[in-house]
Order: sequence, then structure tokens, then C-alpha cells
Amino acid sequence: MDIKGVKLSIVKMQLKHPFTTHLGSVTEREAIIVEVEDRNGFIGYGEGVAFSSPWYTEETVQTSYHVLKDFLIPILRKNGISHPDEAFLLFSSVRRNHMAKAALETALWDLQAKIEGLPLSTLIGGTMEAIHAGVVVGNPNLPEALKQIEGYLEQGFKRVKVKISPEDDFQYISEIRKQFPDLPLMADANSAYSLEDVGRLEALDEFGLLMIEQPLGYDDIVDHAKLQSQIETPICLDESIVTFDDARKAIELGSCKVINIKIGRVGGLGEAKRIHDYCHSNGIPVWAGGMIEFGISRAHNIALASLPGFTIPGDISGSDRYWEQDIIKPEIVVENRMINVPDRPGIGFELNRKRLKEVTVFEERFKF
Ligand SMILES: O=C(O)CCC(=O)c1ccccc1C(=O)O
Ligand SMILES: [Mg+2]
Repeated sequence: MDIKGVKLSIVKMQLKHPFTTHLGSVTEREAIIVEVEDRNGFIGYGEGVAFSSPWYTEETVQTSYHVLKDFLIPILRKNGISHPDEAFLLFSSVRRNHMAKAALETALWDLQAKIEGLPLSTLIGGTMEAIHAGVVVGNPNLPEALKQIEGYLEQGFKRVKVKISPEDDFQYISEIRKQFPDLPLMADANSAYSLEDVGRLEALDEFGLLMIEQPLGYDDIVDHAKLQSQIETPICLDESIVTFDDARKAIELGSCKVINIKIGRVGGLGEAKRIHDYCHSNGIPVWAGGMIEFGISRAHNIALASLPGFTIPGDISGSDRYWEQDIIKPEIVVENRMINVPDRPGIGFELNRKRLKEVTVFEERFKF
């Protein structure tokens, strides 16, 4: 790859409605948009998905920016790269900081796909022409949540995920079940429980949830194995799976029956694909997680979710789920409960430069 330079833009946009978990509410989203340009004028896009504060993982927009600017971009400039497959190893002198790494690595994947004139999904071995849409309700107010779910079902979403916590989990889920008895429903706890809550979690078994996501500690795989042996509902791990080896160990221990793959959390598309391949050959279904992201990250998720092991609808909704106007064109749309996998080169979406400019609060260029 003959890279000419990298541009980083920090963008900031209000969400249409706050998104709430037991850890707090997100009302405004900051992110880092990465553009890697080569000497033939191709530009690859990536998005850094760390939040403004370290509530979901330890990274933030500012730590990602620092790691990109002062470490990852200089490593890339000094060493060069011939294929994005090499990026994770190339960046291995920097520990963790997976969201920063993924921001740059995904831009390299988009660039490589554009150089080859292929859709990104094709380049990574995707087999699906369209993926199932899924949506997340982050609203602890039950009547409002019920209304929101009704609206999403009318829009054609196939699967709904809700956020739960020990405060009102049984009542919250039972009311949703009463109103939507056949809805494919799942619950995400974002580590709100401990092993002492086994009884509470067992009580949810009767609701036939597709799965419960990350009930216990955000870095735990041992207690989750104990819990899984005591509840019927399949456990899905999110926060705990940060590396390929985490996935391997969790599967070996029986800590989960499903894995949520997020490109940012695992350090890039290459690692996300490795985890997918391992899960696929071990009979563990996977789905693509969401990060309340803008269209660039969503587009990378769409390419990822076109791989054959993504058999469960993920947290992939349209641009209008969170944004009045996204930073990409065309915007991502849900049609007949599905999102089309683009057949255009790369991620298949262009930056909407006018919109990007409106929401950019800081930008910087790095010449190679
Ligand atoms: O992108 C979405 O639609 C929301 C997905 C979601 O639940 C989420 C959003 C931000 C941080 C963590 C999570 C999660 O899956 O735990
Ligand atoms: Mg989650």
C-alpha cells in the first residue's frame, strides 16, 4: 500500500434520543473519523468508536486520538504495510488500545478493497447479499420502552434487544413478554449482576430470551461459566471478549453459547474475522454488536456481518436510528427487515463532506 497521508477528524453529534444503560446515558456522541489516502487517490475510511468517557471500555476519544497520533500513525509511516492483514501484528508493540487500532486498521481494509475494486464484504469472504437488521432499546422507562418496541416492529426490525439491571429486570421483561409474546427478544446487562444474583437470572429463564448478554463482570469468563451451568438462557459475551484467546478460552470453559463481535473492542476487522472463523468452526453463533456509531463504523459492521457465521441479527440498524443526518451517503436504510450489503467497492458508502464539516470539532493531517 502506497500511503500518502492520514487525516483524523473528531466529530460530535447529538443523538435523537438519549440511550440509557445502568451505567449512564449517552446524549451526545463523539467519534474519530480516519481517512487514509494512497498515492493513486483512493481513500479508505475508518471510525474510532471509543466514547467520550471510559464507561464501556477503558478507552476514550482522547486516549484513542493520542495513541493514533503519537504511536500507530508513526508506526505505519515508518514501517509501511503491504496488506491490512498485517496491521494487528504491526501495531502489537502497542498494548491493547483496541479501538484506536481498529480505527486505523478498518480504514486500511476499506482502502485495500478500493484498490482491488472489490466490495469490502467480498474481500473478507462475506457470503450474504443482505443482513438482518436488529435494534436496541436503551430506555429504562417501561411504558416508553413498550412504545418504542412497537414502533420498531412496525418498521420491520426482526429482533429487539433491551437493557436490563437487577433493579426491575423481572417486571421489565415480563411486561414486554406480555405485550409481545413471540418477539425474538434479548437482554443486555452490561455487567450489572454478580454470582449472588443467580436466582434473579434463573427467574428470567421462563421468558425464553434469545440470550442474556454480559450479565457478570466486564473482564470475567470464569464466573460466567458457573452461571451458564445454572441458567437455561444462553449467555452471550460482549465486554469480556477482547482478544481471540478470550474467545477461545470462553468457549473452552463453557462461559457462553454466543459471542457478540465488535470490531473496535477486538482491535480490528482482521481479529474480528479470526474470532468469527474460530466460532464458526466450533458451532458458536456470533452477531455484530453496535456502538451507537456513525455510518462508517456501521458500514464496516455490515461487511463483517456478511460472513457466514453471523447467523443472529446484530445491533445493526439504519442511520436514522440515532441521527438526524448521518455523515455518509447514501445513508444506511432498513428495507423489508434487511440491510443490503453494498456491491460497490470498499465499504460502499461515501463520506457526506458537507455533513462531516458541520459536525467536525477538530481535524489534523499527517503526511507520509
Ligand atoms: O449501537 C447500538 O445500537 C447500541 C448497542 C449497545 O447496546 C451498546 C452501545 C454502546 C456501548 C455498548 C453497547 C453494548 O452492546 O453493550
Ligand atoms: Mg453489550
